[in-house]
Parts: sequence; C-alpha cells; structure tokens
Amino acid sequence: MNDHGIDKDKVMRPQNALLWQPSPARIKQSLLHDFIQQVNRRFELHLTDYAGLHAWSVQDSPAFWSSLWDFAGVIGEQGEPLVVEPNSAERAIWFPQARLNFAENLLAHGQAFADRDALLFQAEGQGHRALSWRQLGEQVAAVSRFLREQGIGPGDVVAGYLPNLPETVVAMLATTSLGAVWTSTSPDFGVDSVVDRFGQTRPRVLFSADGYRYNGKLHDTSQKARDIVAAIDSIEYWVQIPYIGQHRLSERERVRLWPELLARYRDARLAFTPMPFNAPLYILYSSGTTGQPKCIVHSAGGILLNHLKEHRLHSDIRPGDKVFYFTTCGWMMWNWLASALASGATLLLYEGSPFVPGAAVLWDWAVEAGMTLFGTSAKYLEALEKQHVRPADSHDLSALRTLCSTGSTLAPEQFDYVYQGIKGDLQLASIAGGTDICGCFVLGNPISPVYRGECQCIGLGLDVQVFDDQGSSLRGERGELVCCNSFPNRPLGFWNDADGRRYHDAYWATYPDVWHHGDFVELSPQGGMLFYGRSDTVLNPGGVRIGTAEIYRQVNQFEAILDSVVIGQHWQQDVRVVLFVKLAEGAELTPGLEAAIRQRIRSRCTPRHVPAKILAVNDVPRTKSGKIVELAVRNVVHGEPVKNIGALANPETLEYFKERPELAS
Ligand SMILES: CC(=O)CC(=O)O
Repeated sequence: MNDHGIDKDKVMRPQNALLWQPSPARIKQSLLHDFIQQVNRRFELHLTDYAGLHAWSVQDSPAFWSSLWDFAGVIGEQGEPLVVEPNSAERAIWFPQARLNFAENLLAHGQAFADRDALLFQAEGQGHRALSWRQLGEQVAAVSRFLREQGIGPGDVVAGYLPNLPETVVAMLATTSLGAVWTSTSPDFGVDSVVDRFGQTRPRVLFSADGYRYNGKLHDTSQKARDIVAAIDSIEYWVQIPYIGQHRLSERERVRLWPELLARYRDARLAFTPMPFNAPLYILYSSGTTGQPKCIVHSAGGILLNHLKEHRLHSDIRPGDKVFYFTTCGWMMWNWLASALASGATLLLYEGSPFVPGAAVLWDWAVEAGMTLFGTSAKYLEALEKQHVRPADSHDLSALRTLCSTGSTLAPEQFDYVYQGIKGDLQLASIAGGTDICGCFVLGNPISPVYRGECQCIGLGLDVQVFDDQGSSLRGERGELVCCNSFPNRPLGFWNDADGRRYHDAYWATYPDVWHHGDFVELSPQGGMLFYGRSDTVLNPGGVRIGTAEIYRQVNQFEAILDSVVIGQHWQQDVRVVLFVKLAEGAELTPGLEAAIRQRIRSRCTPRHVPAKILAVNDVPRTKSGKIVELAVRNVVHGEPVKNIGALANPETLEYFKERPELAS
C-alpha cells in the first residue's frame, strides 16, 4: 500500500479482462440453454450462443416474446395478434387480446410446493420468520377477500407505506389478484414525500406498519401514517400492520388491524380476476429530484413477461432457488424480487441496515439459507470492500450461483473485488435499467463470459443501441443508451397525463420513435456495455463529455475517501470540474492527498478529467434508494433551488455545499 491506501502491487488488469467463463456443464444446465433448444426446434433455427439468440429475438420479437410465454408456462390466454403496430417503438401494443392475472402467476407454484418456504424474512438484529407457499396463499386469499368486500376491483389503487415485510408481498398479491393497482413507498419517506406520490395516485386503501428498525434504532411511524391518511382524502380504508410493537389503535373509522383481518377471513379461497395484458398493475415513482415525482404506470402482462425473461433466461432462476435482493419497497428492485415467485423461487426479504449487527450479516444469511442469487448495489459492494470484508475467506457460498449489482455503475475494480473477495465461480451480473421500465435494458446471462467492467449483454428482445446527439448509432464510442424497438414492458404512460404529453416528452422527444433512457454508455466489442453515469450529470469542461462514474471509479480507490460527488461548475464561460470528498474517520484532505487524487485521475483518465477544485464535505447527498444526487449539489453550488428535497435520504447534507468560499475564485 502507498501512503494513500492504494495497493501499488495490485496487478493492473486490462479493462476488458476475462474474469469468468461458465463451465460447459453450467451452460448445458441453464434455462437459457433449454430455451435456445426449444426455439431451434420450433422455428428450425441453429442458434448456438447468446449473440445469435439476441439477434433473432430482435429480428422476430413477436416470436421471441410468444416463445417466452410458452417456455415460462404463463397462465392465461395469449390471443392473436401478438402485437399491433409492431414497427412503432412508441405506439406498438403487445398481446392486445391476452388475458392473465399477475398474482395467479406468482402463486402458481403454491400447490406443488405447499409446505416449502415461499418467503423468508430477516430483520436487523432479529430472528427469522418464514411463510410457506400454503400460508402465503391463505393470507393472500384473506386480504383479497377483505379488499373485495370493500369494493376494490380493477383500476382501483391500493397503496403500501411499508417496510420490506412478508405482509408487504401479501398485500401486493391480494391487490393484484383483484386486478387492482399496487403502489408502494418505504417508511423512511416523510409525510410530504408520500403525499407527493400517493396524493397524485389517490389510493382507496392504505396499508401501513407501526414503524421500522434501522441501524439499531426503532422508528415509530404511526403518527406519519396518521398524517398521510388525514392528507389524502381518497383513502377509505386503512389497514395497520403491527411490526415493531409500538402499535396504538387508531380511533378513526374504517381502520382494520392485519391480524384481525387474517382471522376474520381465514376460510377465504384464492380467486383471481383475469385482466387484459395491458391493464395497469403497478405505479412506480421517479425519484423526484428534478421536480414532482412522475407516476409511471406499468402493465400486468408486460411486467410479468419481462421479469420471467430476466429471471429465468438472464439470471437462471429456477424452482426452489433462494433469491435475495437488498431493497426496500420504494425501489423497483422490490417489484423485481417479488416476481421471482413466478419462477418458483423462495424470496429472501431483509429489513434494516445491511451492516448491523455486523458487516457479514447478509453473508451469514446467505450461508444459512443457501442463497442462490445475491442482489445488491454497487454502493454496498464498495462499502464492504472498504471495510475489508472478504466472504470468500470466511463463508461457504457453494450454493451461490449469481450476484447482481445495480443502482450505480459497478467499476472494473469492483469486479475484481467480487471475484477475489466473494466468490471466484459466479455469474456477476451488473444490471441496468430502472423505474421507467421496472426492469433492465442490460443484464447478465449464464452462458456468456464476464469481462471486467462490463455488463454482460443487452436484454433479449431489445434493440438497445448507443446514439450520438444526431441519432447515429455508435460502436466503441460513448453516447446515449437508446432502445429502437418496442417491448412489452414499455410503461403504459404516466398517471394523470391524459394526452400522454409528459410521458412522450420524458422518453420519446429526443429521437423520433426511439426510447431515450438518459444513461451515458458505450457498447463493448464483446457485445456488453460500459456505463459512465447519467447523461444529465455529464461534465462538460472545454466541451469534452465526461461521465461522473469515470471520476468516482478513481477516487473510490483511496482508503481515505469514503464517498464523493462530482459536478461541473459554470466558470468563466466554461465548466470546471469540482470534486467533493467525504473522508474516512481520522483522514484529512492534505495537499498530498489532493495531489495524489489529481495524479491518479490524470494518469488513468485524461487531464480534462482532473478536478479544478477538491473540497471536503461531511457527507454526500443520496436518494432514498442510494443514488448520488449530483443535480441537487450542482443546484446548491449555483445558488439555485433544489427541487423535491423530500426525495433525499439525507437532505441536511446539502448545507455542506452552500456558498463555499473556495468556489468563488
Ligand atoms: C435496474 C436498475 O437500473 C435499478 C436502478 O438503478 O434504479
């Protein structure tokens, strides 16, 4: 190590070094391999690898999505035609005659697996709780009957202001079993942030818990829930779930307690309302950092089919697997995780801090539960590495086949950490997409190699390309992530956007009939993708486009630095790069450390990347789902208002960036 904690002897691997190659046995056992054989038989093709399958899935996407429906055994009617206006990415309508019920498909393994675990739950510092498939079905039936008796049906919105509990999954399944629409936020959201969201979508029923536990602290949220109910007059019924034992009965009429509801309807039977493929299923919210949160509406069939694709083909999830994603129900990865039930997997739900009581808590659980897929964020992996946690040395992760990371760019050095510090024989899937599609454009797959720093592949059925500003396709150069064809999980639109203008402007206005996602990326020669940050945070010193992730990748190598945020400050008719760093305890931003940061950035990137200013801050602002908010910092630095502060997990940190004298010269 040198003075700044950088391992001088660490072997420098090339950017695209081959890090993992699935064994022939693993390829042969994969569901993706089975799917290729099925497609070859059905269409008399000779596909042998992922690239061939992907090319076919784009050329004949109706055949692809229909084959996937059959392969996954979706319960429902496909109908004909498969797609109307297939040549318009923006206007195509998938499976216009199809009917299905989302919850029915998620509960389909219940009969065969009755006494096996459907949900495993662990809360920070607490014991475990399990719900069998039979119990899950019974609880869904009871809650669904209650909702039906209150007149809830297709098109009605039901909301959860809830921790990541088994009850949250039950409430979602009960809602969707009736063809109603589910929407949720996590309980760390303040009243105003929840009202900004649910106030727009106007739920008729609210499910809330009495509180949650995080980082050793109990947070009683009963009063917040009461204020939310008082502020949103569409809420007719309020179901309270006792969780942390702070429960106080509310005096309001039309309040139900979860345990009483389960007892009262214990003899209810499961019933499912068949719905059109394009019926609304979920409303998800954009982070709201650029204005009022957008209410993005996703369809029942689109979400089901796409998640089946991402789970079975890209992540090789099969019946009996143990699938974990570290998420709250305010992030789309919760919806993604919930859908793994449709593949017969047991869901592992964790509530609380992933570092309490110790940094190995999730890995202890991985061993105990036999996790097969571990899902997390690049930020968590970075924190683990900085704490020198190496599960590879201490934990038997023989059951683990796949590790997924998302939320922000997974740097090449983090790929090294995963393979050296966690497990060598593992499909490392750096996946990217987001709330807008409640899924991914770029994923992993179990039959292709993993190259350092690259997401493995473009998702099946998706004509994802990289465009320059004029809309020309780029290879081996940086540009905008776009999708040029239609896909079934394209959102239905935004709630309360009758003429669809806001929705059109958000994704379709930059390039005609092409989805513009807002990520700054590059296609690799291997068919993978490299991510450089969000396009609206790109730094532009001297007109050169620099992705923020390029800077974070270098800065995060320093032991002395725990976190950082970089922005472009308008300066003398140009833009200068300003880097803010959060230092580790006891560390100081000495001239030596500043020089080392600059030297590393200059030698690993270009002189254009080198920050003009490096300033220390006590913390870095992030959204509630852990994303750095460069735009908010940029606004504060320029003395402009920050929109929707409620979207931030730690809004008080914005003070550290205000009127910094160092930035006046
Ligand atoms: C899949 C994702 O892209 C998740 C996210 O970063 O929000």
